[in-house]
Amino acid sequence: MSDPVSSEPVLAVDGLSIGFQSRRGLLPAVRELSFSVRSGEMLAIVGESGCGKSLTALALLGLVPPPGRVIGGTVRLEGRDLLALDETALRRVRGARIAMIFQEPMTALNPVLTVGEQIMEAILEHETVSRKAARERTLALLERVRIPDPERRFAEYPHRLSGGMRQRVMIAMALAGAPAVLVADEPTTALDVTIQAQILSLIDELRREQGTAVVFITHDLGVVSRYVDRVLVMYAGRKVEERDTRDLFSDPLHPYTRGLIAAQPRAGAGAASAVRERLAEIPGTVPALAAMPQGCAFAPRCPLADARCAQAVPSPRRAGSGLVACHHAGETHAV
Ligand SMILES: Nc1ncnc2c1ncn2[C@@H]1O[C@H](COP(=O)(O)OP(=O)(O)OP(=O)(O)O)[C@@H](O)[C@H]1O
Repeated sequence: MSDPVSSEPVLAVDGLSIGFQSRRGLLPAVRELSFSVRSGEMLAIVGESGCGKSLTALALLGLVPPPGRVIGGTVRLEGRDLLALDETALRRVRGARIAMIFQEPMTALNPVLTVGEQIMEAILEHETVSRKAARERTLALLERVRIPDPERRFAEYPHRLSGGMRQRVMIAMALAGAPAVLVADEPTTALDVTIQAQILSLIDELRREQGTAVVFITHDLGVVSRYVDRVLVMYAGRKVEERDTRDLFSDPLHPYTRGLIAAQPRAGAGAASAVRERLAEIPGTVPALAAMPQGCAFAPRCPLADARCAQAVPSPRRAGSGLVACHHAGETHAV
């Protein structure tokens, strides 16, 4: 939004809706979601568990698992709508132009292949190069993601590596095709704080050096605040706020965003952080898909909710560097 040089987004999501067919009809899990990311930009999608972040991430690669399905919208990657591609065409794009890393690398890594073999496979899938060249590229990638002693690690099986090292291997695999967009779904959640920071700075470095656009999915706003350019806050399947990171933290407009920020453990709080988090927790829980309130989905948990909130879903409106969807957006400072 602030960089006029690369104004063309590499990834543009427009009106994305995802639902689950149930006996009671179609239950919408993601509704009318729109956002875009430019080369070299890092966008965080944040929200509590069940807000639709993972489904959104999967939809970006055409991987929404049944019984879920995309019921509307477009996902344009470098101008092409991925949702309109058939499975063969999609497979060609995945890995090559858009790649994903997950919270648990073991779900993506093959336990019976060595680390080196699987990165090589990823390279050979997207390019016609000799095995020797692929091997060299693999070693370079291992080095690129700061895996010490790449020659030795090449021959190692994934289960022999620590969580942080596995995550680096998955990033190396994701980078094998030099994708334009990297989708990272909670990639540091299972790691300890020091390793989390290392993985985040690695991703940050890669996007700066290679211009990769990054969509970072997380429930932990604090973890990403140092790295991301923009934050999209999701609640119950909808975007409730999207702002430049600095503005979001200095002047959050949606009561839900304010709640998420208040729930963040402070940097360096150490063992006390868990206690603080509990103290500042937003009361209540994300509504189940089958029990969505009629108006603003956050209303039952919101200190500002009134009759209007209970009746009508607030439409997103412009607010400084972004958007907010709240009937009381101008008044939230009182929260
Ligand atoms: N197979 C399914 N059948 C019905 N509902 C589902 C299914 N999978 C997910 N959902 C619902 O879709 C909604 C969004 O789920 P999603 O996993 O995207 O949320 P999330 O914000 O990523 O949460 P988490 O951080 O726990 O992954 C949730 O309400 C979830 O219960």
